[in-house]
Amino acid sequence: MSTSYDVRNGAGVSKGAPAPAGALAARTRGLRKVYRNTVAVDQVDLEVPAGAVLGMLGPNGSGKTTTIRMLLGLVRPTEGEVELLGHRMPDGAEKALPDVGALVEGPGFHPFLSGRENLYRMAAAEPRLSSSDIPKAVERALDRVGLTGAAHRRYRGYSLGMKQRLGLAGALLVPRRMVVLDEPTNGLDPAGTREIRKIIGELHEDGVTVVVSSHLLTEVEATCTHVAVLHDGTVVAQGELDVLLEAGSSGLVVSTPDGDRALEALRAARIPAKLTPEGVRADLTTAEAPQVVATLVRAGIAVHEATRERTGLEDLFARLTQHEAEPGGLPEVDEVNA
Ligand SMILES: Nc1ncnc2c1ncn2[C@@H]1O[C@H](COP(=O)(O)OP(=O)(O)OP(=O)(O)O)[C@@H](O)[C@H]1O
Repeated sequence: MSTSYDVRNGAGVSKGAPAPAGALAARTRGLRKVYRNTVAVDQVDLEVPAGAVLGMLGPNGSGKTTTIRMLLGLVRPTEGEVELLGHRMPDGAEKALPDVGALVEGPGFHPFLSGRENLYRMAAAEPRLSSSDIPKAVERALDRVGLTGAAHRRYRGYSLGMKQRLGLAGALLVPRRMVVLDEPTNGLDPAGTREIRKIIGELHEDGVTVVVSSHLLTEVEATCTHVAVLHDGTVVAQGELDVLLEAGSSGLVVSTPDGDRALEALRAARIPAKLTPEGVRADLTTAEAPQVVATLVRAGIAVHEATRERTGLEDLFARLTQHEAEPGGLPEVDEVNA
């Protein structure tokens, strides 16, 4: 049977029935990888909710690529388990991988073939693609990553950004349930980075689960629904981005018509506070949010609204990945784990 795939919108696989709430597209348990004397990954329990765009963040050498490689069955764990789309890896690779598009370091492209010819070779190895569908799938994938104009040129002459685009085209040759991208914006110019962001957004709209590792915190903040922060081979925080950012915040902003009196009442209760354009900002490193509100109400001050200040991801990331965290500055992992 010949199946026609719409590469542009990923129809046919992920649309239609939404994943049940709480379903996981991938997960690891007690994952550990040791290279000679280097512990690359240690005790990683990663959970990738179905339909999420999960950003894997971490400093250089924190274990992102190794974790991604173990997820895809490219590296065998020293210890622990990996489940990808319901299949144990690496043994279930044959069943899981046709549904997974991946852009990982150093895809095996042939240097003397053109970008297009390389994609034809990749397409021929796709079990879900019949030979009559290959030309259409290749051209659509090239178009989607903006490589049509350079598709006739040899891979050897491609810039790093063009190589990344070709790798991404390979990942998007057929509709996927999951797409895994290791540093996809590496080598791309700002326009290329924006295109990747757009493609990730489209995949997400189509219900595809995306795992993306990145150093670019602003990119992750703009595109991801979930994050996992790695440090020294372990996951130091993971969960919904909004929940993490809220849990990592250290301020409560109170909207009140009586700012000066509010400030006075909080300071009298030894809660550090200051006036900001948004309202009175109470510091939560020494007091809990209910205590701030109770102090104000007891002083007869009208509290119209109290909102936790959102930390930027950059701020949260710095605190989670610093060795010497300031007292009270590091959110409890239990608190931030979803
Ligand atoms: N094949 C290997 N042989 C030996 N050591 C390795 C190998 N692959 C990774 N490592 C080591 O494991 C650790 C984690 O590396 P990994 O590439 O997973 O980190 P990363 O977070 O992806 O880093 P980056 O952001 O720099 O790509 C590093 O100390 C690295 O040197």
